[in-house]
Amino acid sequence: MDLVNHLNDRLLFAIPKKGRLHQACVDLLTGSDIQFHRHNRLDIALVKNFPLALIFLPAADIPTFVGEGRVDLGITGQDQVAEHESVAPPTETTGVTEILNLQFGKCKLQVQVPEHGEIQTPEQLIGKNIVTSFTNLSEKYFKDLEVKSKGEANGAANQTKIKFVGGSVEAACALGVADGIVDLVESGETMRAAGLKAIATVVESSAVLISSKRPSNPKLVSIITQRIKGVITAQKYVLCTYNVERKNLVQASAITPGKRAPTINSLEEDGWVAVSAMVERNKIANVMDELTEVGATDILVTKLENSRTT
Ligand SMILES: Nc1ncnc2c1ncn2[C@@H]1O[C@H](COP(=O)(O)OP(=O)(O)OP(=O)(O)O)[C@@H](O)[C@H]1O
Ligand SMILES: O=P(O)(O)OC[C@H]1O[C@H](OP(=O)(O)OP(=O)(O)O)[C@H](O)[C@@H]1O
Repeated sequence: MDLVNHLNDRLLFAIPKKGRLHQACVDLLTGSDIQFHRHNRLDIALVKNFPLALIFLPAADIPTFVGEGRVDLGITGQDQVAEHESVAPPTETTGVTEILNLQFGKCKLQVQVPEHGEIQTPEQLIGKNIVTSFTNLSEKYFKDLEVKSKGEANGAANQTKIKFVGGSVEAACALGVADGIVDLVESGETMRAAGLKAIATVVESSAVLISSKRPSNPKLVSIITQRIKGVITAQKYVLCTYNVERKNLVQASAITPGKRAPTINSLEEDGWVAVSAMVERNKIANVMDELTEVGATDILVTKLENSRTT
């Protein structure tokens, strides 16, 4: 099938084709019931149940395609958006709008140097060699540092040299190509394994849903956004239900205030109520401990499959 000729009248949605964000994006689409079949090695997939086509692109290129309005929606990292915007500042009609923080792909773009070397501060890297995949953000970061430390670091000789490499940035110091690097850090494992330490943060990042300034079908953008938001919320929260004596309800409700308010039902047993409330998944263990302390019993936690909340 000639897929390209099937793209007219479809909203185009860019998804990272590989790397750290790819699988999480595919899971998000599946959870949102956006049905597609990607043929082997094809970078375009038509969506069966919406006038939508998925375009699989490198995460780094997505802000360019969406920013120029060629593609309507995209998922990429805030780091990639910032890298793009530092050479192509948004205008009224170009650039991207961040619609939703997707709460995955969290990492920091950090300045790193050899752990046991002489360099302890980013200022000491002024005039030296930096290797990175984020050349625009790094240029800007070191230009700002150069301006701030003008007194000590003056003139072209002291201009920091920024070199691009596409991957395995962490090897650059050991190979003698760089005095420092600017690279992403999540757990810090890659950095530590390469004998490096972080001395400054350039930007913090998370995966985001972005749109062009004038998407071709704003109504569909809104539907897709709501669906994705439902999945993200369902992943962030669990449903906690428990029984508690009415006299302890005020304390228990303060522990589980819910998103709007907890739901409270009377029990057949006099003086007791059943409570259900959404609780942030990463807080649930503490919440259960606290509920037990105020006398709650039969505490059950249920995973949410999907949601529509405000
Ligand atoms: N270790 C990490 N933890 C969390 N998010 C990350 C991590 N590394 C990268 N990311 C996010 O994923 C985005 C894409 O990075 P990644 O290195 O996976 O891309 P890629 O270069 O397209 O893939 P590959 O590394 O396979 O060539 C980054 O811009 C960042 O937002
Ligand atoms: O702090 P950590 O949890 O170790 O993650 C950081 C590493 O993850 C990313 O690279 P990735 O493994 O995606 O491969 P790449 O170097 O080819 O981009 C990033 O560029 C770091 O190297």
